[in-house]
Amino acid sequence: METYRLNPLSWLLVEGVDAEDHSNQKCFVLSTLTRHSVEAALSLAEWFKKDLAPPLPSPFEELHGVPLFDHEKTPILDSELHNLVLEGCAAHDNLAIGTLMRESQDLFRGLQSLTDCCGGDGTTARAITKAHPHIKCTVLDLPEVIKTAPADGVVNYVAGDMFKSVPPSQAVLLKLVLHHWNDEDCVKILEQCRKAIPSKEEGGKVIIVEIVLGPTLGPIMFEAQLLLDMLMMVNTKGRQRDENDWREIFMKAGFSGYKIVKKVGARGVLEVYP
Ligand SMILES: C[S@+](CC[C@H](N)C(=O)[O-])C[C@H]1O[C@@H](n2cnc3c(N)ncnc32)[C@H](O)[C@@H]1O
Repeated sequence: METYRLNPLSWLLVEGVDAEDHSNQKCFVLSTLTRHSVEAALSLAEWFKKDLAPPLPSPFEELHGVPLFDHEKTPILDSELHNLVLEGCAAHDNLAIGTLMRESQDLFRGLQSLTDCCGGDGTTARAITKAHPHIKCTVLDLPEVIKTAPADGVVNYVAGDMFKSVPPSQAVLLKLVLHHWNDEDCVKILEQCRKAIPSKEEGGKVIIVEIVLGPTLGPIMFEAQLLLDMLMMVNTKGRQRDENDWREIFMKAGFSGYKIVKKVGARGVLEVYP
């Protein structure tokens, strides 16, 4: 399959990773920058000119007739693309988790339970359990994904739909999830997360790992963030967000406050409180 590569430096900066994560990044780059995505990017000018009815399809969906992450429709478009997307998602789940665990120990301290919402094959949840064995981790993902997840006896896997409910836990993790969705959907997802956690006094929180757009990290990093903004806009209905965008979504979903805990590469780690 024909693939296209971004400047590798941008990706290293975006993920803020070390050597252990490089192969995973390559895989994710391959999965998101296939011929289909590049064609969608090239069709962007036409997409802007069209008077499309809401809900607006992404340029990828408008051009190819299917969303990028669709377990039923994408294999019909191109099974090789779908397998690459699945492989890329698994690798994506691995992205920078080593760095995150090393740099953000406080994030998980004192937690009794955590749900990794859209946790795929459980790579992130297993890394958290390994570093903090007392945390009872649950992974929520779609049934098609959960049925292939490893029965490791360490992580509890739940098949479901985050728009309908999220398994209850002291904390919910949303790592690299919300950038795939528009603001309205993000509010719906966060409302379900809020229902799943206890009060702030009882340690309830949602942990979000996402880009917080802004030039403060320097021009190269900002460029890398904007590059990922383009990637999301072309491939999905999502986008990258600055702090004001995040605050607005959190408040609409009924949260009382938030804190930007850390920057990991171009990404931020946020805690959001009920
Ligand atoms: C690219 S995100 C993976 C994010 C992952 N947490 C990471 O760190 O890379 C895609 C995941 O979201 C899952 N997903 C999509 N829609 C979902 C839904 N409505 N409910 C639960 N999981 C969903 C997909 O099956 C897929 O595993």
